Amino acid sequence: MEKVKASSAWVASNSSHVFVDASGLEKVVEELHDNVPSITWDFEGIHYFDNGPLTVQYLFVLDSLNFCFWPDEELHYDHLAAGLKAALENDSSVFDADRLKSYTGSQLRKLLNWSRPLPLEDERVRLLHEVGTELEKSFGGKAANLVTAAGHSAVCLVELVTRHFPGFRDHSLYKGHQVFLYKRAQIFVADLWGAFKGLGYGAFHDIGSITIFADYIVPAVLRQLGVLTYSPSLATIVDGKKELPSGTEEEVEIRACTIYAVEKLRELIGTKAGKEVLSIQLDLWLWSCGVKCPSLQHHRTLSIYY
Ligand SMILES: Nc1nc2c(c(CN[C@H]3C=C[C@H](O)[C@@H]3O)cn2[C@@H]2O[C@H](COP(=O)(O)O)[C@@H](O)[C@H]2O)c(=O)[nH]1
Repeated sequence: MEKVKASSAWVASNSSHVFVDASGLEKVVEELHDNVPSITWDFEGIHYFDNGPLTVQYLFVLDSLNFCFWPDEELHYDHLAAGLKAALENDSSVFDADRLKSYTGSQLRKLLNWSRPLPLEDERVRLLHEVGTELEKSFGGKAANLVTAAGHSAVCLVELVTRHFPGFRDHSLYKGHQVFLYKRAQIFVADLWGAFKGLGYGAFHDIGSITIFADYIVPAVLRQLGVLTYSPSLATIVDGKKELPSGTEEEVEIRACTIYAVEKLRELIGTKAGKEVLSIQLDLWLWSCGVKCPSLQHHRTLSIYY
């Protein structure tokens, strides 16, 4: 997404708390020896897949709720993915638009087999209602129709999702500039592409336009690799497990510099290895490294966006 890349680059060139380290980038490229480890989508074996429209509905609901697990130390992404999969296998109408419109917090908790309130539970429920209402209003209740409407363009699908569903409109104001991160809208495209292996609902002629997803794991991995460096005051906040408010310069710089750094990494590998590397592949490699390293210290922002 050009607007994501351009606005992230602007932040990186105006940042005061987070810096992209060129030597750190070089080191990573050296160690990769021109090839990015290819991690298969769903390497954990936790996602629902039936090669049809119900899989699209599952992925859209999944990515509508795919944010902010950290406040509950025992809650992780895989609980969401596996929980929604089990719910769907148990009742194939569970993600019908009219059902999504009316879920309560305790019903969502029950769906996920989670015994205590979910972080930002009322927001998660509000977002489900938003998805159900808009799918019903504009797409015949089916996320598959939303995907078809994008005509196999990743950029068009991100535009459609962010236009119709405010909960996906992941952007910030930074020093007066609008910065587009679009994490959940872009990861929805990537999940379709990964699940359907680039075919059918996952076929996008411009999949290379998708950037990495500015979540809270990848920045921490890049910092550990020496690609991102934080100012002493920001390092104290992150290493001290202090909350970092959404919309602060520090939070936006962490996310935007992450996107910018991986675009730089992609370009470096591309020229060195003489081949096109997808940000999606870099993302999956970096993210899978991060979730395997429980001691990783990530920033802690309460947000519905990531
Ligand atoms: N950048 C990036 N961020 C990702 C994912 C995924 C899952 N991708 C699936 C697709 C294929 C794979 O097989 C995965 O199963 C989740 N997240 C984010 O991580 C955080 C969850 O962390 P924790 O609290 O530890 O569970 C949270 O912000 C969540 O939104 C990704 O791929 N890339």
